[in-house]
Amino acid sequence: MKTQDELKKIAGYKAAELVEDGMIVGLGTGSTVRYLLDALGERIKNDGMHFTGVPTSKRTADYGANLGMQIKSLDEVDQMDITIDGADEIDPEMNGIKGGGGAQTWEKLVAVNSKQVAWIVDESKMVDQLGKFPLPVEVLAYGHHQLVERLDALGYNPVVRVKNGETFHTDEGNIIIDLHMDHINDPDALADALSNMTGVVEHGLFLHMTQTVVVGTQDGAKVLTK
Ligand SMILES: O=C(CO)[C@H](O)[C@H](O)COP(=O)(O)O
Repeated sequence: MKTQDELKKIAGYKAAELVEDGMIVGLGTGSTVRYLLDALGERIKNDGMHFTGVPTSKRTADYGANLGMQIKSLDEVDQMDITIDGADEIDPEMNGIKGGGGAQTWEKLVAVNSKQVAWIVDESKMVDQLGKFPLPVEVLAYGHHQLVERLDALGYNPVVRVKNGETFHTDEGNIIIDLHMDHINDPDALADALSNMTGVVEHGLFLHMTQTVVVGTQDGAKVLTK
């Protein structure tokens, strides 16, 4: 029986095959993406492959640069040929929740500027309905207590994210409120409602933007396409 980490590695290494020489590639964030980066680093070293990576977090930028990748920011490129990223939950429509690592705003900015989006996950992330994983909502620090109260009044069970005993801050210095909803019946309606709330910077519902999911399973990598 393979561990969850081994399944992440299977997905990350398989997805590296989607990257071709000369591409501009959006690079996601998280432990599964690290395997993708390792695989791409091996191709740079062994095959002399060359591509431009657009990272979705400072962590990914540092990790990729150490592996010899040419790194550019989103402001320095026109469009990504492909973005490959992890996810926290994916439903049968290839809609997902992201932001477990707190990088969802940069991740969404890079994804929406990509010709193609692929996600890499271990099989535990494939679900029938979104919502068991707490939905991250990135908000401005200023006035966030009021926003927590509004989200609570809507029944969304908001919890301000804490890491190592301290309030978590994103690369942009914002705060994350995780919504413990258990199930999300209408992801589109919830996405619209959250986007319309003053103080919300971005939320972790990634809808209608992904065409490929590479799943690490006990039987090897499975590539799902839309
Ligand atoms: O959205 C993310 C970071 O903001 C990650 O892609 C997501 O949390 C999955 O992470 P992991 O691959 O470590 O399970």
